[in-house]
Amino acid sequence: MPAPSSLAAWKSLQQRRRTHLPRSLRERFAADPGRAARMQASACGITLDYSKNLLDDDELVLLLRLADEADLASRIRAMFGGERINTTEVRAVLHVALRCPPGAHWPVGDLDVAAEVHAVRARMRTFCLQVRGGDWRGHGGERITDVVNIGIGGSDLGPAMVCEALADHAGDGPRVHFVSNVDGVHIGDVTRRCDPRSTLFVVASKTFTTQETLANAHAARAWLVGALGDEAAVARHFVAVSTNAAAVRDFGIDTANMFGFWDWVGGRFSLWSAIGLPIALALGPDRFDELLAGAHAMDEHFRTAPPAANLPVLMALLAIWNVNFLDAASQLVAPYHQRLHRLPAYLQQLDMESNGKSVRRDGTPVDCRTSPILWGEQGINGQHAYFQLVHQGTQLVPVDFIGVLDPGREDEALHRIAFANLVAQAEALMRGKTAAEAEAEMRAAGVPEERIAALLPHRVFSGDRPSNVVLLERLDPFTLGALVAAYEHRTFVQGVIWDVNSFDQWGVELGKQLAARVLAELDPHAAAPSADAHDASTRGLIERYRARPR
Ligand SMILES: O=P(O)(O)OC[C@H]1O[C@](O)(CO)[C@@H](O)[C@@H]1O
Repeated sequence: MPAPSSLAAWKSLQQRRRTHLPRSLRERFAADPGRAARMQASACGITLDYSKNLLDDDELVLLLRLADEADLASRIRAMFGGERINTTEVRAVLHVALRCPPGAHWPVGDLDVAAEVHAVRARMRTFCLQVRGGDWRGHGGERITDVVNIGIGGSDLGPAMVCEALADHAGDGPRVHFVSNVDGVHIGDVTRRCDPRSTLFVVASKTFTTQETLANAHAARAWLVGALGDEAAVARHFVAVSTNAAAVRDFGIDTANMFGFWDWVGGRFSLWSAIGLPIALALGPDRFDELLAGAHAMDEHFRTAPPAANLPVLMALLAIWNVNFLDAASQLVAPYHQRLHRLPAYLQQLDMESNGKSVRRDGTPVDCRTSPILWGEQGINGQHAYFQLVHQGTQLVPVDFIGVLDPGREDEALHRIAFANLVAQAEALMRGKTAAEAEAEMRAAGVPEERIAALLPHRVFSGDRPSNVVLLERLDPFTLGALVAAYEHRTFVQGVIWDVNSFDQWGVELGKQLAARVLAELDPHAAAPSADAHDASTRGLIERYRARPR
């Protein structure tokens, strides 16, 4: 595959950017009454309105051509067909197979991947029904009231985000807690709220070697055994989710209580696998199936819809336009729904661990910007914190506004306020405020004439700040599944255009290696690091910790 910037469509986009003096978005809307209706795509209960982006049909045609020149169609076929597209780890990338419907087959070589997926899903269903129905009980016979998922990264962010997003669908399931941080506070806060007699721990780790997860799992086991006074209690209070049966056994969890998955499921794409066990426990297996069905529906849309009407493809191409041609270094995600509060954190791993790369698949340096910095939180809070920069700062920050039409069980009047703010923010970013408008506004407000000129530059908004509006009909398992799958595919398409391997994460390894060494050196009873072991700053920090008052 040639470097992205050597593709003809890339060059045409650059050329267009240099030579074409675009009109303001206000003018474009005024001159083109069909713009809003045309610049929309819908699938699986989700509508993407991308009309407030700084592009016109001509750029869109070139972006679609770019996808074609990058051979997107065959790369999609390769992923769905189980080819080993994660070349550095020589693995297939088949999270899409995890959501295939009951009765489906997914042949990869001699194997029917779907059969394995469905076998694990059936075990998860039985277990969840046992726990939720009170048939799986604690060591002393108590019903399970609390589930604590211990995991980090992909073994935490997806299930935690989904459990929060769909909390209204939990029925009478157990309370589910998530522990990821290894600082002692996180596990301490959760165990203080739980009764060991009725608490079930899910130790979730693809590798079962992650330091933070194993340390927290050991702490949890010590807490449980200390309280119940019997090592045998572990059998009724600990289950594991992993690909590493040997390490699960070494930890002391019977592999009969382990739910497996496979090396072709990347951590950040794993919430659909047994890593979703806390979701199925919290919401029940039927709701988990609906989540998978929504993701599968989006997979089908992604696989079959023409690129110009393909929601994830459009989302990716718009991001490419903003990042590579308009020079946006970040992407703000602003969900206007409290329950989607953890979505930006989830998307951070999805996007930045996947595409935060600076070499192409063949190992040569990339010649363009890759993943932007994805950030954000619930939109209303963001408005009162960092939206100032988004409106008037010196950087272009494209926004994904995510809204939900149905207020669900909440007060419609309050829901309407939140929705009004979403609409208004997108409009304000697009329109801006001209000098004439700002002046008129100040006069109407009675600002003294002599102050108007001085205030004017502060009160003008440039506008032309791009955003997408991603509208969900409702926040239910199906639609959330579809939304998350759409973002997964967006990430994949961006990786295809940038020609990076979106499925490895070597960049997290160095810190892990150094942490193991530093941990040993922090022990005040161990020998101090030698003078040449670290740079002076690192050595100073280690010495400071060793010398701290105890
Ligand atoms: O599930 P595991 O193996 O504990 O890994 C947790 C996370 O750690 C990472 O490897 C990054 O450190 C992620 O990719 C992964 O989701």
